[in-house]
Amino acid sequence: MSADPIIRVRGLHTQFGAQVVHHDLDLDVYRGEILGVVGGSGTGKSVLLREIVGLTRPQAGTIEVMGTEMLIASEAERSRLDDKMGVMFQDGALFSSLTVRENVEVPMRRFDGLDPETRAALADLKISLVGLPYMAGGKYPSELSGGMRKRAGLARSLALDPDILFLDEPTAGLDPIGASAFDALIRGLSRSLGLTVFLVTHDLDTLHATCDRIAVLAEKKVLVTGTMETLREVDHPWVHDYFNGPRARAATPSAAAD
Ligand SMILES: Nc1ncnc2c1ncn2[C@@H]1O[C@H](COP(=O)(O)OP(=O)(O)OP(=O)(O)O)[C@@H](O)[C@H]1O
Repeated sequence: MSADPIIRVRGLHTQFGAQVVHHDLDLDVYRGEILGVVGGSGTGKSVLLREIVGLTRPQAGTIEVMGTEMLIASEAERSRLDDKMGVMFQDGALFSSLTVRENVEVPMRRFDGLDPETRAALADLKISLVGLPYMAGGKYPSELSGGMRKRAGLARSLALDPDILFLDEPTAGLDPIGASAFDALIRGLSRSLGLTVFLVTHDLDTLHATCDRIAVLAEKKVLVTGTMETLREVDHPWVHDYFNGPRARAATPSAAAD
């Protein structure tokens, strides 16, 4: 991890009608880190993710990604940065009529220079990178388990070798063993590929197992950032209850060893 922010958000204001979701929100994400983003339901975690990747436009503020101001960038600059950001939504958001291999090939289709054989070979490489067997490439999403579908979604988000990976609730719906395996995969990929990861989650086990730092959304902004240990000491009702509640205690490695 370096002290160079790869994402720099300042003064973000987001509003839907009369509902203010973010007000004067600031956030730095550092290159190579896995940042967990937590907060109560409806605090705007997914909206923040969507704003950084350019799917939702905030009313005010700046979002800099790899030194480019996204909200005023030209289409060419945006497109260059889109290739550097991989996004995995809940349940992989795969096209049901395409095989896993074809799904992984979708982002590659924008590049005319890739012939179909090379594209398929690159897709197979991504499929194996996320721990799926070779034969999974020929299957349709409906033929896979929930955990395998998530891995397939992850393979697609890695299709263009992004610098930053965005994950929205990646372990939601997985059994604890499947969720732990997915956590280990994210951590391993981040370390081996030097990926920066922006991870929205409610899962305390995931926070423990994968995150270098955690940002807490509350009161319409990033209220505090820190490690699991430092956040336990924060004097704020939601933060205190979340990081000191029975679920948090159960998720700490020392509790697991007891
Ligand atoms: N396109 C939209 N139009 C209107 N309201 C929206 C839109 N997108 C999000 N919202 C509202 O913004 C708020 C924040 O939504 P968001 O999905 O970011 O919450 P979240 O923190 O990810 O919640 P959860 O943990 O429950 O997934 C919610 O009240 C939601 O209803």
